[in-house]
Amino acid sequence: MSDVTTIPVGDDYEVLVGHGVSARVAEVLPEGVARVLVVHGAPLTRLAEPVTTALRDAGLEVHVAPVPDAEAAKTVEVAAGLWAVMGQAGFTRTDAVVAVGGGSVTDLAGWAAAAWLRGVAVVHVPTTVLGMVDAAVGGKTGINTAEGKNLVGAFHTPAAVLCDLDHLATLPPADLSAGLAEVVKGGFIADPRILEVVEADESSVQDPGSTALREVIERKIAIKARVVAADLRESNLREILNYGHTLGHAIEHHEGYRMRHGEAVAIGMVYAAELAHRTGHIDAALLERHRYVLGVLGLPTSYSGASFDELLTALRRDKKTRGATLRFVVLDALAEPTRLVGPDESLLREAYAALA
Ligand SMILES: NC(=O)c1ccc[n+]([C@@H]2O[C@H](COP(=O)([O-])OP(=O)(O)OC[C@H]3O[C@@H](n4cnc5c(N)ncnc54)[C@H](O)[C@@H]3O)[C@@H](O)[C@H]2O)c1
Ligand SMILES: O=C(O)C(=O)C[C@@H](O)[C@H](O)[C@H](O)COP(=O)(O)O
Ligand SMILES: [Zn+2]
Repeated sequence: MSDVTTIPVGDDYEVLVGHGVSARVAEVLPEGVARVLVVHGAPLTRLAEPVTTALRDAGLEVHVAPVPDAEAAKTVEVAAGLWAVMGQAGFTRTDAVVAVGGGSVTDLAGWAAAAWLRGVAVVHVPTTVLGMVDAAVGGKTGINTAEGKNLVGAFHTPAAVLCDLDHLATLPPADLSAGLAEVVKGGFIADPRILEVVEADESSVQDPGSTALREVIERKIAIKARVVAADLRESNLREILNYGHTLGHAIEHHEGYRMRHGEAVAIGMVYAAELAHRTGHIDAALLERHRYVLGVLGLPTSYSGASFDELLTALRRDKKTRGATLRFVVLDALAEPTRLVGPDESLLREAYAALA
């Protein structure tokens, strides 16, 4: 194994990025762990097996739990199934969970670990771009309820995150692009170099083996690491990572989670840019740059699948809402995020109409 990038998240843990890094799973577990539950997306057995083998070779007692694919994993019933396995195997506070999969799996397994005995260690082995640059880093874990996205969860910091670039070879192109939506989010809120890499060659950044993809993955992880190290519990700064998510989550909920998270966030970022433009925060060129950069990656930049009224209840359930006041992350300029607090409903409707 060569050429591994290590990105520290404060003093708490490290994110390792490189080819073959998932083989290091046993060495990044906290000392004293005896039993491990490997949670993986049901279609990802081939990626989970080497992780399981590495843990068994290190002398650990390994239990394996395949979970339903994608967003279907993020339910209380699936979490309860994991607690049943841990209970029957006698998992104690010094045992651990290892998640192998996309953001759906790391969110679920992270929450199962956060709640079991009020918190056991979790190591994330994200297998999607989105998992690597966003979901596995920063300790937000959770599941959906009938009322909305990620409404139940906990902040539970992982012991380590292993981003094995070999895993990206089998990732379907549409899932890779959906992950790039969260990468591009990093470009708009903090690091314009990410946008330049995409604009220079949008094909190369979508090639799972390219140096361009690796560069933007590492840049986005670095942003997330810096932000969550400063504000783990989202008291202020961390909200910038929610750019595009107020409308994005409402759309996902309306679509019954059949739309990819990154795709919904892409639409949500265009909406946030429309709001910012209409309130004099950003110029037309920066609004258009959103449509351009997301569009060249094959991501949606328009939406007409719901009336504004159909989305309003879900919009109000956004976690940034305070009382009856909706709050949006918007840009003042490139890489200068701010908040739009309590915008008029007429403005919200006009900006939504511009997405059609
Ligand atoms: N906790 C956080 O901070 C955070 C951040 C961003 C997103 N999320 C959450 O992450 C979830 C989305 O994650 P995602 O985009 O990774 O989607 P996902 O986990 O649903 O995976 C998408 C698809 O890719 C497949 N897949 C995964 N890895 C693969 C591989 N290497 N090869 C082949 N197929 C593979 C999966 O089986 C699935 O069908 C959402 O629930 C979102 O809310 C959480
Ligand atoms: O890490 C964060 O903070 C984020 O907001 C990152 C988002 O990309 C991610 O989708 C997160 O799960 C959304 O959190 P939520 O609190 O709005 O559910
Ligand atoms: Zn997200």
